[in-house]
Amino acid sequence: MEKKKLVLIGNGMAGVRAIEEILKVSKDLFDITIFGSEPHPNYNRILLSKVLQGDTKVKDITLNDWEWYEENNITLYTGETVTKINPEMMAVVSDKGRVVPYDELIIATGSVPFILPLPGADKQGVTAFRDIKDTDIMLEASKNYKKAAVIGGGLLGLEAARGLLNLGMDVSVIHIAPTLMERQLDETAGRLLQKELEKQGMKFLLEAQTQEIYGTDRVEGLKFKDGTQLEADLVVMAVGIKPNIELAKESGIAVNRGIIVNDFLQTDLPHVYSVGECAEHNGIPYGLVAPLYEQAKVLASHICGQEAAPYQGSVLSTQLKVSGVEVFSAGDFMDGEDKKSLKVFDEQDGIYKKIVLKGNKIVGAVLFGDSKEGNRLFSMIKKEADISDTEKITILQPIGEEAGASLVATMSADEIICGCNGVSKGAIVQAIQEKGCTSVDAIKACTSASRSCGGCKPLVADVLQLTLGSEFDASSQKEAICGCTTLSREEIVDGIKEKGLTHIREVMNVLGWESEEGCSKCRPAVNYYLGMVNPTKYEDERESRFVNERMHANIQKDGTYSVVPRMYGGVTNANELRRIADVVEKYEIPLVKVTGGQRIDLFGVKKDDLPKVWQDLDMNSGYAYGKSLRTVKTCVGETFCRFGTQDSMGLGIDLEKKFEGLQTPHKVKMAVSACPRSCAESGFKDIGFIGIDGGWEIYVGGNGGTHVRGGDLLYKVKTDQEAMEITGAYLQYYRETANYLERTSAWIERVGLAHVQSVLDDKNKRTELNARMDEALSVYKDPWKEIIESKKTTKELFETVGIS
Ligand SMILES: Cc1cc2nc3c(=O)[nH]c(=O)nc-3n(C[C@H](O)[C@H](O)[C@H](O)COP(=O)(O)OP(=O)(O)OC[C@H]3O[C@@H](n4cnc5c(N)ncnc54)[C@H](O)[C@@H]3O)c2cc1C
Ligand SMILES: NC(=O)c1ccc[n+]([C@@H]2O[C@H](COP(=O)([O-])OP(=O)(O)OC[C@H]3O[C@@H](n4cnc5c(N)ncnc54)[C@H](O)[C@@H]3O)[C@@H](O)[C@H]2O)c1
Ligand code: SF4
Ligand code: FES
Repeated sequence: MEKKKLVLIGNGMAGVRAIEEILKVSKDLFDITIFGSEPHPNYNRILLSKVLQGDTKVKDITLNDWEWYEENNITLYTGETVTKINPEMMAVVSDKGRVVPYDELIIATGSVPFILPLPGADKQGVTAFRDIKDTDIMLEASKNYKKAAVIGGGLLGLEAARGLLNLGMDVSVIHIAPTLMERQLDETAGRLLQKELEKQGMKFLLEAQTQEIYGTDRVEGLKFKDGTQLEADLVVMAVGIKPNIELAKESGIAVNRGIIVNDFLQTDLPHVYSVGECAEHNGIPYGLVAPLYEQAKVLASHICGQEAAPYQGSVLSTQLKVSGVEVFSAGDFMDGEDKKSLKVFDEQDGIYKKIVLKGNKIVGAVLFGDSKEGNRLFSMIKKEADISDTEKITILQPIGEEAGASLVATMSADEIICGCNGVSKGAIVQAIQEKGCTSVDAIKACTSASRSCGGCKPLVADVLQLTLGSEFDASSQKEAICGCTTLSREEIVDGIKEKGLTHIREVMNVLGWESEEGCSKCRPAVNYYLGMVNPTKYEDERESRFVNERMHANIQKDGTYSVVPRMYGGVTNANELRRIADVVEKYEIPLVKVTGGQRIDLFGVKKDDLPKVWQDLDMNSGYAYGKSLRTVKTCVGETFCRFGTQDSMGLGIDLEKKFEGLQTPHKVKMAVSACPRSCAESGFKDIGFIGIDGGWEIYVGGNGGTHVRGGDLLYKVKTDQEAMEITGAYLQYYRETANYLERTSAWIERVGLAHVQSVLDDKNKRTELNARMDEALSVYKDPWKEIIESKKTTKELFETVGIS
């Protein structure tokens, strides 16, 4: 059966969740194309607050990496916005003029932040807080400026303010209402929250109406309606969001505040669905992921032709993601004429709890200071639980046996543990008992619990502990390498060694993988571990490598490749330069650039030209794409520099020639400088050498990327030969003990410098490590030459792998 064409507009949280749900039903129904305005793969927008607060990094919030799209045959156009939907042609048109037909279309364009139309709102230093770009603006501003003003004291504004405080800024929150988070909290909780945040260093201007943002080019401050002013050199607007409906509206789709959808997420245009913050169901556009994920599930069933229960709207619960503050709110939390409340207020400890009752049914709750009961109350609210037979106060304040018992122990199987993803205690217990999950990460992969805001992690861990009982060992809370298995790196490597496993499939079968095919996380990892354990026998499985490593070149955003030939130690000659120049002209290569690692990078090479380019270059691959030794950067050293005390180019070339092509858990960069001035930046490399009188200092674990880290002094050695010996042993130990994709900087922090030194101090161990290193190096062949020599590989690689 021919696949139907499915187009998704919006590569965000709700749209891609709908695609994940569709793929769970069947991978064979649709040819999927996704357009996303942002230049990133699908990421966890929720965690931007945590990025700003310094708890995580942008690179760690990806939900589905580039490989996921490729693996699921999804054509992805990032940095490309759909500007038109043509219902007659059943096609969408992008801002790049691309026309893509659809049989089914999903609009998931999310929201746009509301920007107050104030004079000066377009000045430099004024930003919203919605995406990675906004987060980068704030992170950057905090390096050069001191005073931040956040307009809006809702969830987003307060999370932004906490982040900016963490970044060392002086932060004022300007809020229009008399109390904070008035859309989620009653007055008492709002005031308690303000007090707590003031203790953390936040300042508040309540009932303040901003009139103008002043400054020349950059913002210098705010003027308020009452004539007062506030100095600020960064202004963050967090005053709510608007569903992003323009595209739908212009295409004639019925809209109100959002794109109007029915109970199956269909718009009024045939074959066009809408999901996420842009959609309006029964008059409500939602702004939290839990309802959007519920919608995604219904949409997926319907579009796949399955019988689906209709979406009937969602009850909401929220939690503020600010450490040290427990705030929870759910349902209809305001008491009034027909709603009465029950409250507990411990002023001394700053704990406030309230439930709102309509007759005998719980319809809402607010908790401050202690939100443990949040999930239980939320379940009761969702079920509209009748509490006529319960002693009311015990709902808020468990007493007797219940008070002492673990919270999860008292929860029933249908109670929700992960609000964002709607995962119940029963589903988690099932994952533990039936799928063998033994860690929070494994449960995340199996059930999605804790995959979004992460707030439920402690509860998931409690369920784990409760279910495993005496088998639970907190200290052995190993991390499974991915959701396809419950095994850790060590267990897999041990399994490979003990059982003599030789192929990825065999590893998966014998070690009991849950998913038959594995995934883009475990396959490259297992491929590496197999090669590391059996370097001479293992045949690398090309299909399990990331696309750049398969193609032996770096794929660029326009689908062309960049090519970096090897130049040992960054040293070249007229012959090589002449060949490079000829290749550039012959293949009309649009950009030639010198890299930070002292190499020449040829950008814009067409896929079909790659083998011919390599042939004509007649140089080895510089492995600029690989989890391997990348470059050894060198200064000119004693040969030319008057400060030089050592032959840095000589050692650099020797190192690069020896360790070229070595497969490592992550990329490895080296540098050799001939004196402490360190012109080759040896202090920020995986391994850096600094020439001193009578020898070398060897620094390790340095990193100049997103996690900047100065290297640690590992040893001082006297000769080049000793430097090579230590490097061999050190790199081999890293290869054998690091997790796949763990840089040396992270590895050395995990295992400890002293530990590594204690291993390398042992002469026998050093010799053994070097022997295994030599074995690994013995199988290296230059991949470009190998490909050129094999017509079959050239054909397979350059004719069968379709990358759009
Ligand atoms: C800092 C922050 C913290 C948050 N914290 C929480 C939280 O703790 N809990 C919670 O439940 N929710 C939270 N949210 C809200 C949550 O992130 C959103 O509800 C969710 O991301 C909405 O998903 P969506 O897919 O509808 O929209 P989005 O994730 O915004 O995705 C829409 C995507 O579509 C793209 N797009 C728009 N128009 C086009 C077009 N024409 N062509 C191509 N692409 C287009 C956009 O660029 C965007 O990438 C938070 C939001 C932010 C900003
Ligand atoms: N922890 C979480 O669940 C979380 C975190 C961040 C964002 N979000 C979601 O992201 C979206 C955006 O969050 P938000 O906080 O911007 O929206 P919001 O609508 O919840 O809050 C906006 C706040 O800004 C205030 N405001 C409005 N106009 C103002 C003005 N002129 N001056 C000062 N204050 C003004 C409002 O009184 C309101 O409290 C929401 O859907 C929210 O649910 C959720
Ligand atoms: S590191 Fe020292 S020896 Fe090398 S180029 Fe710089 S100053 Fe000269
Ligand atoms: S409650 Fe947000 S991830 Fe579970």
